[in-house]
Amino acid sequence: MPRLAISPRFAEGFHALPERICQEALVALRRFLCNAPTAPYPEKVRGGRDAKVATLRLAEDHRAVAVRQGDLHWLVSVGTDAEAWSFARRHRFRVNPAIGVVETWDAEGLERIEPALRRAAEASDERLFAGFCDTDLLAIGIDHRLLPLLRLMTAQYHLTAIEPLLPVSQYAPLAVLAEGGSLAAAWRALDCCRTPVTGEIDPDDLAAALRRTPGEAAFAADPRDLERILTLPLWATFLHPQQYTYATWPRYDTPVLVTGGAGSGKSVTALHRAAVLARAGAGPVLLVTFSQGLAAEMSRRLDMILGGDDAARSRVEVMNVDRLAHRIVAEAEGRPPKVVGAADYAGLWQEARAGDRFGAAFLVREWEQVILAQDLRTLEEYQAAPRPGRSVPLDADDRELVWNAIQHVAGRLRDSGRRTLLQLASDAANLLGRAVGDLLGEEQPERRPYRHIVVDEAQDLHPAQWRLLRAAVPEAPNDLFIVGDPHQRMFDTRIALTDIGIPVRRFRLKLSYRLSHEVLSWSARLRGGLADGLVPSHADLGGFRALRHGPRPIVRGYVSPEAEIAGLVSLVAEWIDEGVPEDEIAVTARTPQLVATARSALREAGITVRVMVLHGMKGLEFRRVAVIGVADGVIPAPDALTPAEEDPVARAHDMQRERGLLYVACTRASEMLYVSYSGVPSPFLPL
Ligand SMILES: Nc1ncnc2c1ncn2[C@@H]1O[C@H](COP(=O)(O)OP(=O)(O)OP(=O)(O)O)[C@@H](O)[C@H]1O
Repeated sequence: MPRLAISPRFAEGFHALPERICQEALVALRRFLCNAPTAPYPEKVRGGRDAKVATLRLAEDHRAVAVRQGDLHWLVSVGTDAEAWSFARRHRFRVNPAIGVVETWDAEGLERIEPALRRAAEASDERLFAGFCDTDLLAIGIDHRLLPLLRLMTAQYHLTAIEPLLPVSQYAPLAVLAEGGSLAAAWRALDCCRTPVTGEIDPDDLAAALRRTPGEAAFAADPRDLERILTLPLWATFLHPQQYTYATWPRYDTPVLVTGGAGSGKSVTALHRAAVLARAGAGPVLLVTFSQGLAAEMSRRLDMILGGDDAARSRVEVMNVDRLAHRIVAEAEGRPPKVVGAADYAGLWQEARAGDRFGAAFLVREWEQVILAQDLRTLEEYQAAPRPGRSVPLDADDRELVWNAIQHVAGRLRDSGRRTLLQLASDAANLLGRAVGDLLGEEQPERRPYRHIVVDEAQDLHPAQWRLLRAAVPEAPNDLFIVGDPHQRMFDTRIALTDIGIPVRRFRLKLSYRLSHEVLSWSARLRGGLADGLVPSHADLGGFRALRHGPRPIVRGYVSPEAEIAGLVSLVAEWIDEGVPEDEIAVTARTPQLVATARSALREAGITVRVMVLHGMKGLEFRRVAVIGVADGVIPAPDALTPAEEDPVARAHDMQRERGLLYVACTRASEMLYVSYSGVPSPFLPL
């Protein structure tokens, strides 16, 4: 019986076929898989560069390109007859002898570039890879057929020019060497291309190599598998090597933190980790994300990954941490807790008095960032506690004054039977602690609500929420799998996990799958180089890169807010005329007023795209994004900034948070980013 493996390029091409052709092609593939008499048969490619390549006719004027070995057929592309024949002739396929993964080569493209490189070589004595002999290059898996071209290269841009023609497992180590890196560094670059799937490497064994390259091949054992692979979005089936490694690692002995820049596939990795743990069946899995909206989206995506495996799906709950806290408290107290509304909460702080020096904003921060963060319960504990991130020094008298003012608010809340969400998290953590007792050293996983917790968007969780998550899962292998990006922090939760008793092993995702190089490098300048949170030291964006190029972000200044809105409406209308669906376009602004103005102007023009405040953009993705009102006096929002004379450090943190908001909004755009302002541009804009 023939065996079928599907590549993501094939699946992507299949999604793009007209509906009628898709149906016909699916029937043909089913027949092929079942070896039916009317199944398509492999047709040899005349003039091709790889004898293993054949095509299969799937539908009228359409065919697949397959790489064959024995009964194994790896489908690598699909298209019209002309497209398929051209792809089949142009490419060759190989197993990398150093790391055993499959490689796709644009052999014709490389042949075409040779004369230009030869001319460059004649004009210069420099050689890009002069420092490395052939044996060195072959040892890191470089194909001997590439060596003559490499020997012609005189400058780094020659290598960059052929990047699209090379498999990443060739380009990545060569790029390191071209930048002056060592062979050891080139080997490290190869780590991004390999997975932990082991076994002896045999360059002639295509099936084993495909198993070692799960991002390039999914095996379809039967027609059901085939249909699943071809109908689901690519991320549900094909994981990139690093994602695959982190998501499927059988046993982590400590909690794990995976960081990565915007669009690096953290949520996809978290989803697959949850699925892997659920399939393993060691106990209930909780997948936590930031908001209820994101939880609903993650739940929908998990359904796709675990589709058909009802037992595994039933082991995973998806929710946000506030809902978890609410549920635990409600169950323990026998009724749903009351949460204080934002307006009432702000009113209570206005009542609180602690002399002239400490205003409402100062007191709220002191409560949330020092007292609730460390779960301080008495004045004595508060007197002795460190106050990380707080720059205004407090002596013992000040602390007593501040403590009493805060206790006034806490008392008012208690008397009215209401709590804040952070108090709820803190109470839930304490309830769980009590329920399991102080069983020091005694492991009773079954007494915790979950066996595994997977956390997405971790950068904004408060220490009280971390205590809750820690208490909800036993300290055991594979307990906490955390993904987040310190650069996308939107709230004041600047903690290092190690400091709150979650010592993590850290991994990094280094490629953005969402952003083009142009949007990524522009947005990185918005962000400033550094961010803190989750990890103790600063995490920079260095080494984080995009895989593809796209249009540069458009930044447009207008003379008035009215002109800016008119500009927005005509731009979005143009996008729609170009065929971009409305639900793949988002418009966003810092203030609710601007959002309302933009929404009604767009509605008047008959346009119903998503319009939301910057905060709402977290975790989402759109093809095209318009960020409006990026003007001085709007972003950073003046009323979100602590006055410098009151607390300069708090002000610097506020500024960083506002930058983070803009950065998050701009990095939602997978295809095109538009940024506008009227009057003076925001100081954050890299103009
Ligand atoms: N293995 C994959 N195959 C195909 N597409 C992928 C893969 N992994 C991620 N993507 C796509 O890349 C984009 C970003 O993925 P994801 O949302 O997981 O990134 P993220 O790091 O969580 O982003 P952010 O932190 O900016 O919200 C999405 O469009 C996702 O579908």
